[in-house]
Order: sequence, then structure tokens, then C-alpha cells
Amino acid sequence: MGSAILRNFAVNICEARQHWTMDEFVPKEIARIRALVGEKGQVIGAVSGGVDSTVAACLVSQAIGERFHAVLVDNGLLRLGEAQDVEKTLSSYLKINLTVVDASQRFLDALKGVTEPEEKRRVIGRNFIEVFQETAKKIEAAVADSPEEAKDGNIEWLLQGTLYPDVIESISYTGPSQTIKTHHNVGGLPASMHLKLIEPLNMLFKDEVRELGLKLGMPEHLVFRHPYPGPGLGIRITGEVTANQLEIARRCDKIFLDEIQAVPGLYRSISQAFAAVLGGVKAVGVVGDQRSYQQCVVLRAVQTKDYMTATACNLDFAFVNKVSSRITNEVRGVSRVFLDVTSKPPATIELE
Ligand SMILES: Nc1ncnc2c1ncn2[C@@H]1O[C@H](COP(=O)(O)OP(=O)(O)OP(=O)(O)O)[C@@H](O)[C@H]1O
Repeated sequence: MGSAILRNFAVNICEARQHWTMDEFVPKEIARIRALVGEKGQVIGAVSGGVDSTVAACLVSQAIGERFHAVLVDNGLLRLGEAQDVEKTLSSYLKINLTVVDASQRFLDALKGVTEPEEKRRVIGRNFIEVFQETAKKIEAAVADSPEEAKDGNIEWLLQGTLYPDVIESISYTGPSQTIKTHHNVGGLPASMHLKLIEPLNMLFKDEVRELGLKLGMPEHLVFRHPYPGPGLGIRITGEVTANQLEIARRCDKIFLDEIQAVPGLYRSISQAFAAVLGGVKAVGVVGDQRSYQQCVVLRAVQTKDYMTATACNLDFAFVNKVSSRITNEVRGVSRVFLDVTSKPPATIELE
């Protein structure tokens, strides 16, 4: 209804021409990136395997090929098999020049003893920046050593998957100046690395980014993937993050997501779903004829349009029961499974 009114106003009353199409956007944007970066310019970008950074990476890669360097940081907080899956899709399938850095032990060491949610985010963010900068230096050194003539430019550009809503949010109401939100600046990378920004998605909304992803040949499962937070499982385990808790979180999450995927249409009807570990909370259970005292896990599935507000999904009880049985039977160290039915607000989507 709302879009019909807007269309009528813009097209019928104001007689606006409808000449912007995704088919035209792709070649124009590729040409723009080529002209901007020049014949030898090198671009680097952090790619999480999420929709925004992957679509942006795909576009730049199609524009300048190997001169785009994607970096995936395996922070040890990714889901089961995720680093390998992202590597396979990006490198083998999408032919993106990708470096995967295994920094999982470094993040785990840095998170030792950290329990406060904001402090966890800071520790993860700081380490992410350090790892990214170290990797950028190594890539730059390798580029400089390369005998290929096309590879003798310095890395001067940073690719970011900023979308139009991020740009709108960052417009100052008090004056003409604009400040780009640090959200997509990955903790202030451009400022400290003196790189120029390329933001090819900054005029697009999320649904257009998805359409673009499909146009660029990205697989559907990636294009319609639920959002996954940068700090990953680090904020899906309350309290201290340990190797043991990570293992539990990974296995429970995999079971929940696999079961969701097995029900036709369910994954796409949910905006975000995950299993989280209630770190400090243990409960008594029975295993065989033995008493157990083990971890509690919570399942959360929400529906939202804009992620500013959200409601818990009305999951079928038999389905939830099946997930719960699989988790308690298959994942060592779990005695109970809870379902989080809280809306946002007052809760947030993630637990921390
Ligand atoms: N593990 C990671 N490795 C490399 N880059 C990452 C990683 N986690 C996050 N990033 C970078 O930080 C950006 C912001 O992360 P955030 O979790 O806010 O993602 P987002 O806004 O959902 O974007 P995306 O869909 O690309 O994940 C990502 O777009 C990506 O460039």
C-alpha cells in the first residue's frame, strides 16, 4: 500500500522516469571502479562471508580481478565449518582473491577472563584491527615482490560494504557536514591505515544488494543468509568465552540451523536464528541413570523488517522439541534447552 502511494506520487504525479535498473548498475559500477582505481591500483577489503561484504567483494573482483585482496579473519568465533565454507565459496566458486588468516588462538587468549559484554566486543574489535593491519602489510609486501607488471601498485584503497541506510543514519542534522558511521569502518580502519574508501553499495538498500548478489552469480544460500555479528559466538556465549563453550555453541547452532533448513520455507521466513550458551548457568539433568550437572543452551529465532524492533518467531512446538532432543542427545555438556521468546525491545536480538 505504502509503495503504491509512493509510486503514484513519483511516477504519475511527478512524472519521474524509471530508468534505474540493476542490469545497468552492474556494468556502470564496474566501469566506475576501474576508472577510480586506475590500471594498477590495489584494493583490500575485510570479507566476513556476510551478504554486504561478499557482494561488494564480488563487484570489485569482477572489476579489477587479482588486484582486489579479500581478507577473512578466522577469529575462532565463527560457526561450525564456516571459515572453510566461506573460503570455498569465495575462492573456488566466485574466484575472489582471498586470504584466510587463522587467528583463532590469538582471540581466545585475548578473551581469557573477559566477561563483560562491551569489553568482549572491544577486545574482539581491537584484535580484528591488529590482525587485519598485519595481513595488509604482508599482502602489500607480496604485491611489491611480485614479478607481474600489473601488480606493482601500492594498496591505496579499502573496500567497505556500507549500505544506503548506514549513510542516511550518518547524515548530520546540525549542519552540512557528513560523518560516515564507524559501523562499517570496521573499528576505524581507514583512519589508521590512510586508505581511500570504495563503497560501491552506498546507494543501495538491503533488498537491492541481494538482487545485485544474484546478478553477480552469488549462490542463493549466501545471498539470503541471516545476518551474523562480527564478534560472532563471542557474544552468543554469556560470560567468559572458553574453547569448551565454543564447541558447545557451535554444535548446538549447527543442529538448530540444520533443522530449520530442513523445513521448506522456514529459514527464509525467519530473520535471524541461533543457539546461545548461557555461560555461568548450569542445571541438573539425568544421563542414563547418572546425575549430571551441565550447561544450559537457549534457542532464539526472530522476525524483523529493520532489526530495530523484532518479535520472537512462533516456532512449532514439535519442531522445538525435536531440536531440543537432538541437542541434549548429541552435544556433550548440555543438560537443558530453553527457548527465548522475548521481543526487541526490551531485549536485543543477540544475548550480549
Ligand atoms: N571475521 C571477519 N573477517 C573479515 N572481515 C570481517 C569479519 N567480521 C566482520 N568483518 C568486516 O566487518 C564488517 C562489519 O561487520 P558486521 O558484523 O557489522 O557485518 P554486516 O554489517 O552484517 O556486513 P556483512 O554482511 O558483510 O557481514 C563486515 O562487512 C566485514 O567487512
